[in-house]
Amino acid sequence: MDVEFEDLTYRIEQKSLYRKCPAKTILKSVSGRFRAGELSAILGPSGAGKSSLLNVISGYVSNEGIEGKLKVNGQSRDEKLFRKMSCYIMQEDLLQPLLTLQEVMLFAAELKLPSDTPKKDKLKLIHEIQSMLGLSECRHTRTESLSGGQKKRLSIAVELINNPPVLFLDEPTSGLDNVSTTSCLKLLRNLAHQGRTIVCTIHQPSATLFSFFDNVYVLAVGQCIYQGATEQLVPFLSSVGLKCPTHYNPADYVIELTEDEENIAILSSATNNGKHTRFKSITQVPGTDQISNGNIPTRNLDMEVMSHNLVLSYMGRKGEGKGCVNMSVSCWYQFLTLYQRMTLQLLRNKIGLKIQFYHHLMCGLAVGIVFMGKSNDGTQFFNHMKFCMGVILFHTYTQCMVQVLLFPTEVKLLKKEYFNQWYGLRPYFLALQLSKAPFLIFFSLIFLVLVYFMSGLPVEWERFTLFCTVGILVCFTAEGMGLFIGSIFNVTNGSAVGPLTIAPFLGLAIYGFDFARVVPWYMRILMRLSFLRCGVVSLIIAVFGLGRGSLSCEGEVYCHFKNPKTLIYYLDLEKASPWTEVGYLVLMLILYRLITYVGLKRRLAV
Ligand SMILES: Nc1ncnc2c1ncn2[C@@H]1O[C@H](COP(=O)(O)OP(=O)(O)OP(=O)(O)O)[C@@H](O)[C@H]1O
Repeated sequence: MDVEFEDLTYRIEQKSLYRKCPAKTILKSVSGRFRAGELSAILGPSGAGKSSLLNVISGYVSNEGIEGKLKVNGQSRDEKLFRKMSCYIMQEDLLQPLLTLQEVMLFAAELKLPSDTPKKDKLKLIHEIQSMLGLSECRHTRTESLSGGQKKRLSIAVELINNPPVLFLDEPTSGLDNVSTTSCLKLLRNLAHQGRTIVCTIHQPSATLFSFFDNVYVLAVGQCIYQGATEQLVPFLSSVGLKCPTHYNPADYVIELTEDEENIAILSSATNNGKHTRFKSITQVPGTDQISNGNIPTRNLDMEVMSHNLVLSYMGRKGEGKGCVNMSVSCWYQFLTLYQRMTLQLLRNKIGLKIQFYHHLMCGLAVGIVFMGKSNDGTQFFNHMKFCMGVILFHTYTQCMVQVLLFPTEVKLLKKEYFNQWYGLRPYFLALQLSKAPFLIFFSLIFLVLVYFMSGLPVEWERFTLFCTVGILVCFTAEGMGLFIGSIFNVTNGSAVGPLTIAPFLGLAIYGFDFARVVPWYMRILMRLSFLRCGVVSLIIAVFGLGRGSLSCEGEVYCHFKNPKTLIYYLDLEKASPWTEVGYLVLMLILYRLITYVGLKRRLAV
């Protein structure tokens, strides 16, 4: 498949709080063509617009700032179809760190190949890709332990499973040493020569590495200053009077030329900003004649199985996975696979699990010791309030901050896999919620059971159930809030936004406890917005409501809160139903997840 673009302009709106900024033009009416069967490089100085061009032509960025025509084999392209036939491999190797290479590939095969493909075929395909990419020896190594080069090859390997005819790679050699860079480029060239269109951005390659590319597209300040065969670059430069010194790296030379604006003007006009295609390679890349006619390659690929999958994947299997992006696998199958992958990842995170276990255990013991036997003391009104507040606050901070710190990385992986059509957002989101749930309930119960019994609350089934239900629901709501913050902000900003967001909810939760019966109506409405308030109120009812008997008031002449009903009346909660508060918590739990889902959907659409 030939990927073409004509008069492509890309502008970015620059936002400023103080003044209106003019839009920045990053790509200036550039044209070009990347052919099937060729390894193409997008080259240029830093800030020239290489990544922007790659993002636009791959469809990774698609917004109103883009003008111009994007074509495939000379015809306007259908974005949805093109997404199915191409993949984008990012600079950062985003992989599940705790899974082995084989597991990562197997899950990718489950998601990308039709669900009725026999397991042995999937394994055979994986094995062949591993052999081709030199990954067989480390197939049982966890991805976190792979070398930089192996990670890069694995990033390519997982995308090759459904054999896309077009691959875009953003700086595939960044962070690799010379040997790994050479082997990575050799691999890409071999893959391209099997009939694929491979386009990558690259930073100042050495002369040897530069010669690996069949085709080069040079950008400077958003303009095309050369596009054509790599070996034609030097003759082209000579033809406009810019002779590359002998024994000088042509890639270095052309980048040095961009330091002078006059040179950029000369070169850009000589190539007609990418429209000229006369600098073709003298040597025909093997196996590309069939492709240039617009056919998807089949026979000239190395692997029979891969061409088989190509047909299965791209011919489409109507009805499966509707609304879930991937047509090869149903929503349900995507959910099951993702659920398994997420659960395995969670179980493998032994250190994370141990930290969570000891965190809940130690905090439960600490709170239990502080409030040891105090829940039965009628003289300690403020201690009762602190106890209920402490339980809710512990859950809120723990669950919210865990997500704020972990979810941004998860979102990056989601963006990559979603863009490459591995799965839809719905199955992903459902699997995300359900895979974490058992762990969250288990850890929360460790804390709740400890503080319930250590504080001396009556051993009554209904009271205990309400106490634990409220604690767990607050956990889920706080987790939802953390997911929402983590889906919008990176870790640094999220760590500040998280506690800042909890603070007003905390204020509303404790507001008016000492003048509960005269709280103004507008404050009552505001207090309803705080899920912490719902949690505290339900806990107070769980502790002192439900027909609780008299509290002990040893040694006191006057004991105002001997009868727990007095405390409930003092807090103006005599009409409050614990199950209504639980209902509010459930509502907020759903609301946070809904806004996270909508936020993610918007983020993925960019
Ligand atoms: N969101 C944005 N807002 C404002 N300017 C942007 C934005 N994204 C990119 N740019 C600008 O667009 C220009 C091209 O950026 P791009 O990342 O495409 O360059 P590049 O050639 O890939 O650079 P490098 O090799 O350093 O990665 C740069 O000047 C960059 O500052």
